[in-house]
Amino acid sequence: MSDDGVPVPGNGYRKGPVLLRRGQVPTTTTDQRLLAGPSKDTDWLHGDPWRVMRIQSEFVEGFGALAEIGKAVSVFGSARTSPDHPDYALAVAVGRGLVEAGYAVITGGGPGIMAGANQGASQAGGLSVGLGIELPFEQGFNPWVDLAVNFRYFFARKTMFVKYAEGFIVLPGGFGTFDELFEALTLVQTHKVTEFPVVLVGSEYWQGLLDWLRQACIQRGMISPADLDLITLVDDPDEAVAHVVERGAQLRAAEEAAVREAAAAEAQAAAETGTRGTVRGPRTPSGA
Ligand SMILES: C/C(=C\CNc1ncnc2c1ncn2[C@@H]1O[C@H](COP(=O)(O)O)[C@@H](O)[C@H]1O)CO
Repeated sequence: MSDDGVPVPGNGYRKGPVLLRRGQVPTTTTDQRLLAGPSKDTDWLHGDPWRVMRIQSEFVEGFGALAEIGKAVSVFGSARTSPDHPDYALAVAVGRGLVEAGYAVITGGGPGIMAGANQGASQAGGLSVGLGIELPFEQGFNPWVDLAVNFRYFFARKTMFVKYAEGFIVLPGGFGTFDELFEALTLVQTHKVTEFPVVLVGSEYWQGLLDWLRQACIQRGMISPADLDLITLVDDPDEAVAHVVERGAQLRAAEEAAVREAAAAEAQAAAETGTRGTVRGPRTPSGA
């Protein structure tokens, strides 16, 4: 029990509405226990309440580091792509193109496609961000990351990819890439976030997935045909960037128009209610 209470001379010890007497009065204060030497019992370090504090601190640190990066796009793709693979060159071109279009580039900070996109961004003189993840095998950031934040928890890191990006560009990758792609699509599909552009780069790799989504998923009613419109497939890195810029602008304009319409409808409803109120609304107490 907390002992943040007040001794009441001759009348026990008060903690808010609680009055403690005799054996219930604590013998030490919170400060005494906090400042006492290290305890041998460290179970609390591994308990959920302490974990929650660590999770909270990941959000605080992440928000603090990224809040002022400006316009950004998240780029995803395989951690295993070697620098001599054509997909790596594609990633470099995407990173460079995004910077030239005025965006910072956010990746997972690891090797492969992530390194390619960071390389393109950094070499083009833009902001190259890496959101790393603590893994059982030591990894480190790729050398092209200029602003790095490391996360213990995948879910905190994934929040940052969405919160600080105006679009996702996804190059060929495996489970990690699929996870990032489908999380974005689910967030938009369920209207948990406002729609943002999601571009797949590399039809040779992604076309099979899109065919399966169309043939298996739509046909069996697992997704609707409109859900597929959330994804754009291109081969050219410049096209990927152009789509993020143009579709992003369209979506923002639509969002702003929707907000204006909602405000106008609300104002009109308020005006109509006011009018009705004077004509046949309930009488005020003074008029009763
Ligand atoms: C497996 C290897 C390295 C792992 N290192 C990673 N570092 C940072 N981010 C990673 C890493 N692995 C996966 N990710 C995230 O998932 C996506 C790539 O996953 P995939 O399964 O390789 O497609 C990527 O976008 C990251 O955000 C090998 O050296």
